Amino acid sequence: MESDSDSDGSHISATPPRHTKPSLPPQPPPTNPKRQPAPNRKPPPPKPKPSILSSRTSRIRYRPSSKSKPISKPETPSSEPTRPDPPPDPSPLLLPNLPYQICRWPSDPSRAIPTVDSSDTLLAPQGRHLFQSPSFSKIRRTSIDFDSFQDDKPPLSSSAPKPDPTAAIGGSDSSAPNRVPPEPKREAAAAKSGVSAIAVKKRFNLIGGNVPSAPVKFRSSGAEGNFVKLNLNRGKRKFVNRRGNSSSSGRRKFYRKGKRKLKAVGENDGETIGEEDELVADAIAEQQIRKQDSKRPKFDSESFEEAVSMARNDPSDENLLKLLRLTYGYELFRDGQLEAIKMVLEGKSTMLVLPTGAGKSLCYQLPSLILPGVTLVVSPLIALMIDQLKQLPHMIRGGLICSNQRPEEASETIRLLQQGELKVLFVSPERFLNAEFLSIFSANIVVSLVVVDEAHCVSEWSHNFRPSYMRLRASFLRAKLNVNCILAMTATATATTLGSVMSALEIPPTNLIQKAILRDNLQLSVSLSGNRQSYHSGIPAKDRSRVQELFFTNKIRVVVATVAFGMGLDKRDIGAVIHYTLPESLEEYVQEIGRAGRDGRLSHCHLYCDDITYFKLRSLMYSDGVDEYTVNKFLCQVFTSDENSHGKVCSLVKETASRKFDMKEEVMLTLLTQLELGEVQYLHLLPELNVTCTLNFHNTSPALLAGKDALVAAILKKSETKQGQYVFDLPTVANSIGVTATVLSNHLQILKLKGEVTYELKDQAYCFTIVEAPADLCSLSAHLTKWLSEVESCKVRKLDAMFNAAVFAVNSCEKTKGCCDAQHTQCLQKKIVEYFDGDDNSEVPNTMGKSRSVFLQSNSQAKFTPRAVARIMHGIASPSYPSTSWSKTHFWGRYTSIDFQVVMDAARAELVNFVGKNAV
Ligand SMILES: Nc1ncnc2c1ncn2[C@@H]1O[C@H](COP(=O)(O)OP(=O)(O)OP(=O)(O)O)[C@@H](O)[C@H]1O
Repeated sequence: MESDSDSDGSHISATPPRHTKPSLPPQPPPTNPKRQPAPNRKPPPPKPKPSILSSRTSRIRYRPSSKSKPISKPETPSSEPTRPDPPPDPSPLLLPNLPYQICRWPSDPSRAIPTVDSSDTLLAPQGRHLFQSPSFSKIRRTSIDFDSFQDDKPPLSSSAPKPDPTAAIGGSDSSAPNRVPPEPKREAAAAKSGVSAIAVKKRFNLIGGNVPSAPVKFRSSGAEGNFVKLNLNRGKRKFVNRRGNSSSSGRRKFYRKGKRKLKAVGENDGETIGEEDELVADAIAEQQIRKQDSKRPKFDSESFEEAVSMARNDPSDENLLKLLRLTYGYELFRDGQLEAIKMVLEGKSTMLVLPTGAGKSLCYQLPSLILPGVTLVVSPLIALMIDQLKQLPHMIRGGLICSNQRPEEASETIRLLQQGELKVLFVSPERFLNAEFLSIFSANIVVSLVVVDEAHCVSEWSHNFRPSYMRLRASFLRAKLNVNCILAMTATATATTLGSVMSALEIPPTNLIQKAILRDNLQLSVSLSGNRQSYHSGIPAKDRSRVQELFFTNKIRVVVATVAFGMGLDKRDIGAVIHYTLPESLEEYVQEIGRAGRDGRLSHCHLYCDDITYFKLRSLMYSDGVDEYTVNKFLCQVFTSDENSHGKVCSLVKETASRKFDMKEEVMLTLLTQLELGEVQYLHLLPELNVTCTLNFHNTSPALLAGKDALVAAILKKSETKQGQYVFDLPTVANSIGVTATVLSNHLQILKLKGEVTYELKDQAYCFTIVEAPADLCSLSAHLTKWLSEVESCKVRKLDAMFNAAVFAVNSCEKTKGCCDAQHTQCLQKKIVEYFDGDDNSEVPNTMGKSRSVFLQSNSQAKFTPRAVARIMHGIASPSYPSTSWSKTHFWGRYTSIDFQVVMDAARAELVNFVGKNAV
């Protein structure tokens, strides 16, 4: 049996016992009888928990610089009286100021984890941990007064914390173990099986590890829940059945057959199935497995159905609680959950702001059982969707539709949807571009609820704005899906962000449920970076899954990872998050430390902060910036294309346009989305396409085939011939004969199947039709540039606020009220609460150099704009000035500590001067 004892703790130092915060309510006895100490035996000491070291080093290359000035002297390491002596280790890697040490990876190479890729690196094996129930007593923020709520910028003020309406049913501060004890056998078996999950996200607690997991009660009788089985170690992977043992061969065969089939389809098409494709395929395979499982008796379905129907007829606290217990095995709702569920059941659009790990997902899952039709969940990442799908209790049948799916997989999901078999459907926001996808909902399918997960992405003032989320407006959702109720969920939104999200989704101020920003079991500390562990990249992607599996099954204790690893991670027993570098905003900091202590135990969150990283990050904040002149050129191309007459498809090849306008692809997409969804609808975006087609004829001669086939005739007319191949632009040909690009590519596919042609498509392009050409391109350019520059400044202010909070803790905190040494829980909590309640548009002081004595040297060889010069001086690559060539010059990154705007102004002056001299 694989167990935690497999890990060899001799190579690592022991983490001291994790102290439960004294302020927490007394912890109940352990829920798992196996873990209870025998009456006359000494209880075993608490076991260490794993940690994450979060780093941004894959995104930022450090350039050793002598210019770096320390902010202040490093703090002396704090000592914890209760810390036990670590076992002897010859080579500890010291992290100053931490109450524990992290030691080197074992010297025995057989124990070493295979190399890890640039985004996720890891160290060290792992011991066991104890499970304790979560504490969700929180650091409250004051609520927003929306009395004078305006459409785009709500005036903000603070008011007293809200009373907790769920207290009666046990929602508030539910630190008690509000769940039915898991079956000890299954739990042990789950630990044994150790199947774990995917690269990015979360809720791995359902599959493996010795952490008790969600649907406990019913899974004993045969259900597997909706979790995805991931092919982590390819053919060698164990499959876990409902008892947590390796699966019977029948099920495994079924699963593998499914995978092989999917792969074969991919290979036939000459495509390579990437990592995410496989994950989607896994999710689909799992859906098929679940379908088989659903025929077996699983649990007392009669009582369950009865509970659903009672809750449907009378959604009282009592009936909902009963349904919670039957569905999840949890004893009580957590703070905010019942309130949100009741709002949704009443059909009220709701904004739900709960801290990380507070259980937001349950607030749509439970209603989905009660509401008719389907609940549509919009999620920003495929990995998150897959994770959420697998987290669903088995009695809630879910599906997902995303771009990586094979058409037949998507068709199967749509079939289930149309037959009313799916209760929850996960989709990405990009799906809403697709008219075919939207058409599914026009007939017979009732969408009762749309859930906007990570809803802060809707707002351009958030730390994580996604242009595709802009489409998620109440008016759009109402029109396309005929849905009235929207549940928006986030853990990290400032008052300004909340205002704009609620405005876009038309959620009235009274429907805001906002409980806390932070859990109070996170102990926050900060220090200046000393000598840190080096960190190497270049680890193959295929080993990432392995790393995660080992982490989730507690075979390793520490993962050094970029933010990609931590995002949405739901491993309950993570004991520490160490920020190796500065997060880009307090929202990100809160999100990332939210991975720790999800079991309610005291957890440590340490932040290393240094000014070099700050300068580098600050420079990067300007990498999306554009000038009015460039926006104008871009708009000219969009609106003066040959195809811009009504209804014709226009395209913009991403790579070419990006280089031409020196504009990132995301920025072009943001502009196009704004042109569609801004005050005036100028265009209508279509799904992206590969637009350049290279065609070879095989059986019949081109001329002969053209005689029989009008589409071929049109292709020949619009093609260039290059070495016997016909090269044409797909939208141009489609427009010339008045068909859609999809019709044309389907036709080519048919000719291919008949053996008449083979073809290749390349050049991914944004596609759109023009709705209305702007009367005044110049003022539109000015308007869009101003908007983009405000968004950029907002991001910079967020970074400044993050840095200032850290620097305040290190330099200015008076170390009263609980702060001492590097521990700054109190002052950081205060700063965070103030920040989230504040206005994102207010000025944040910064320490950037404002010196005007920036030395610039004109170069007659290249055509520069002031922004291009400033980017080079700040070491920021752009499509036209890539780092491969420009980082070799001594200008590269030379003025990172001088404010970007100052460098840009100096560049402008110098360029004007240069042009003047040349003119003379
Ligand atoms: N009422 C409850 N009692 C006990 N556990 C719960 C309850 N509700 C949710 N949980 C558990 O809490 C964990 C976190 O839930 P979930 O992933 O929904 O959090 P979240 O709020 O979405 O967090 P994040 O914002 O970090 O993604 C899950 O493992 C879930 O099973």
